[in-house]
Amino acid sequence: MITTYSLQQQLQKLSTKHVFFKTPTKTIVGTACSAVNIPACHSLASVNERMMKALHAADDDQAVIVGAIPFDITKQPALQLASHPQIEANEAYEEERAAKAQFDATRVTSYPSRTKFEAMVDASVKQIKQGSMTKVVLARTLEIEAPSVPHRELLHYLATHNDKGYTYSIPLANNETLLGASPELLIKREGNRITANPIAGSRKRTYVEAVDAASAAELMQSAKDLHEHRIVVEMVKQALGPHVKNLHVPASPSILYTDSMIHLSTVVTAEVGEEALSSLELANLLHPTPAVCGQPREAAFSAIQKIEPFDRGYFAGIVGYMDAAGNGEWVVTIRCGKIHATGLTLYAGAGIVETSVPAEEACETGAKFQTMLNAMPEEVTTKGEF
Ligand SMILES: C=C(O[C@H]1C=CC=C(C(=O)O)[C@@H]1O)C(=O)O
Repeated sequence: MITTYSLQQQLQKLSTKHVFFKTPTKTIVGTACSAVNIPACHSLASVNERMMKALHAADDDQAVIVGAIPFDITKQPALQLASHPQIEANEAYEEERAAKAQFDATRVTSYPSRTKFEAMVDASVKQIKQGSMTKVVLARTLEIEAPSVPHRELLHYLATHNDKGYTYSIPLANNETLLGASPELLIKREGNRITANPIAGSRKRTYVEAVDAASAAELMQSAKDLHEHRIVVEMVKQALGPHVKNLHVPASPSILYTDSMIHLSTVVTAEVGEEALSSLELANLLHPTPAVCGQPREAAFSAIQKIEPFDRGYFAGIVGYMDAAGNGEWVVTIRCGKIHATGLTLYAGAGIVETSVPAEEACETGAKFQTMLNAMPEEVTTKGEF
């Protein structure tokens, strides 16, 4: 007999100081954890080395390191060593879906504004046409001003409404918290098995069956979205290829439904090669993929640094866990927000290619905010134009 827990009861023990990471199959609740002080390094390879040292030094062979690594990997990671972590198979949880979190928001502002974002897309399309890159992912934020943000209630909603995705809550410096529900698995290593699930190409999910079926069919035929998707899959294939065995990449994508979006998705599988790379070393081969940066990576990265008027921080980075054997899961840090002293900042990006239409890309980022907004009172969306 499986003992069932209420996720809500588990969450009651959790504060913004603790790590939480829920995959489609298991949940890590790190209520006994300590910060692993890994400074900003030049590469994920050195973060991996330091993490392995900390894991081997831990007096617990079940210990895992859980946390987030920024988009710009030269910046400070936010990692916690969870010793004796509570790791439950999701069957152990009751299925009940949580109600929306209740709180008052005073103002909601898009930064950059929608108009500015469209101008950024327009400028990037011109740059792509000139040939310096084929794709760049541009993002905007939604600043939600609120006197207090109910972290646990938001997390409970996200964890119970995104059961095919990855829900996370990671403490950051300055009493800030990263919170989100990502659909995109960057890399998973479990023993010899490796899985990656690149996602790119999107439509808004409406929950009107005929409309969603038409959007899914349109996505599967859309030259623009298939191109955007192929750029990511090809990069993943090229990066993993020399380091793994039995790499399998389906010839065409499938459709993935999240709570608020419909995506083109490809599940890539492989086996650990001679080098037996850890999950973070495998992530190092991939991050940042063209699902959050662009192609070629360097040109896209520098275009993003120049054109986006805010610091991405942990958004578009990676979030996950790893154990001392190198097994672990790292997901792309999207569909997320950062809780801070004056409210919550949400982040959303969209892949821009030669045929992108600025207004459509602005709508797409608006739809992607919805994963987080769904967890909030309806009134929040009436507090500003976005
Ligand atoms: C950058 C984001 O999504 C990425 C992942 C899936 C689909 C995407 C797209 O269709 O543009 C993006 O590449 C985001 O949600 O902020």
